[in-house]
Amino acid sequence: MGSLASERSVVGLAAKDATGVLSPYTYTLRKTGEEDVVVKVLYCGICHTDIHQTKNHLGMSNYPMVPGHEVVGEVIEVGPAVSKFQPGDVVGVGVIVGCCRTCTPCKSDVEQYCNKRIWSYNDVYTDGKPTQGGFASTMIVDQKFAVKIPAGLAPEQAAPLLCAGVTVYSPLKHFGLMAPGLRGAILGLGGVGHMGVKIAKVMGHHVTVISSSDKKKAEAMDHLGADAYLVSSDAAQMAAAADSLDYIIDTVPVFHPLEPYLSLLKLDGKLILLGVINEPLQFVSPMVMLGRKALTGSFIGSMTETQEVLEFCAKKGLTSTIEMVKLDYVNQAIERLERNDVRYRFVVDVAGSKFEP
Ligand SMILES: NC(=O)C1=CN([C@@H]2O[C@H](COP(=O)(O)OP(=O)(O)OC[C@H]3O[C@@H](n4cnc5c(N)ncnc54)[C@H](OP(=O)(O)O)[C@@H]3O)[C@@H](O)[C@H]2O)C=CC1
Ligand SMILES: O=C/C=C/c1ccc(O)c(O)c1
Ligand SMILES: [Zn+2]
Ligand SMILES: [Zn+2]
Repeated sequence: MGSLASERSVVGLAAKDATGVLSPYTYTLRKTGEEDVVVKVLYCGICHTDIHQTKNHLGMSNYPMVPGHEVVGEVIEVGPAVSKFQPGDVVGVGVIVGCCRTCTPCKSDVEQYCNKRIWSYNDVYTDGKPTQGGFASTMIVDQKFAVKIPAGLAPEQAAPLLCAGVTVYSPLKHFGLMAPGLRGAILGLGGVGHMGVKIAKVMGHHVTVISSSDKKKAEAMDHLGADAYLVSSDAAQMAAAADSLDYIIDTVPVFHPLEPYLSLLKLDGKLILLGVINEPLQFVSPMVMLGRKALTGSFIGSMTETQEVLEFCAKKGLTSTIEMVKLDYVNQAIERLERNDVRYRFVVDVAGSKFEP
């Protein structure tokens, strides 16, 4: 049962300006509503989107901002109308925490595409309070936007599945790209990309990693099980792979030319953009016409797909590859992520850390 008594004071790590440096910040959470679960944060992954948001890459950031949207925690209290969870459950919270529930995307179980979606941070909740994310002791979330972490998954391993994992799973499912034998590529071997390799391999695909350097080659092939590796600047390697792929999942977070990648697609191949890029991208139209190629994008996944990818990974014995750090390392971790120096996702041990500068 929920105590409807008072707002809770919590401490988190917030960016105070576009330097993106995180420092302690105390704020209040709303009272536990009828359908709310109160979550003690255990672990939170660091996604490149956290950098885009804290450093105001999209020009829409509000401060103070507590980032973090790959949140695994323990339910410590539930509102009176909560049916999905009880105290003690281990749950996950991702990128969105609200939607209108009446529009076509909401009614079609793809609420991530609701134009009234509420982001888990850098947004305003229905009560008028700013939303704040998972680099904090506690979050309060409507039960619709929490998922159960299956018993077979370690909670810290599950954190990256809540954004990175579902972000690759959703387009593979939606675009009919789950059949064994497909030939796919993952462009950009970071947090999202490494989950792409793992999930596509488990689906039985022939997986090529396309990377900006050869530094990750041995690991991609040996640890992640990729079948091939291309360095994007190697014109001979790229030419040899022309017309060979059913899809490319593009996770690069900065401007890059698209034509070299469109050339790699077969007839009806798909280039699926996942990276958040704040500059226009370009290609000439024959690059897609001659081969009926599709250029599309995809945004996280629905709550149903989020639960599904967790169960899929638990069933297949698939985990993320993480570097676990304490909260006092979070600013260094963010710097390293920005420098492309992480194998492959930082996960912060929030409950095992102190909120000190
Ligand atoms: N569409 C969606 O719903 C979602 C989108 N995103 C977005 O996807 C993108 C990737 O996120 P994430 O995987 O967390 O990011 P990472 O930083 O972990 O990975 C990005 C990878 O892109 C490659 N890369 C190429 N150029 C650069 C560059 N200049 N700086 C950094 N990386 C570069 C690197 O791979 P390599 O070394 O192999 O070249 C790097 O590992 C981000 O823009 C993020 O906001 C994230 C989650 C959900
Ligand atoms: O990491 C998850 C969020 C991805 C995202 C995609 C698109 C966009 O405009 C964002 O601000 C975030
Ligand atoms: Zn993310
Ligand atoms: Zn809606």
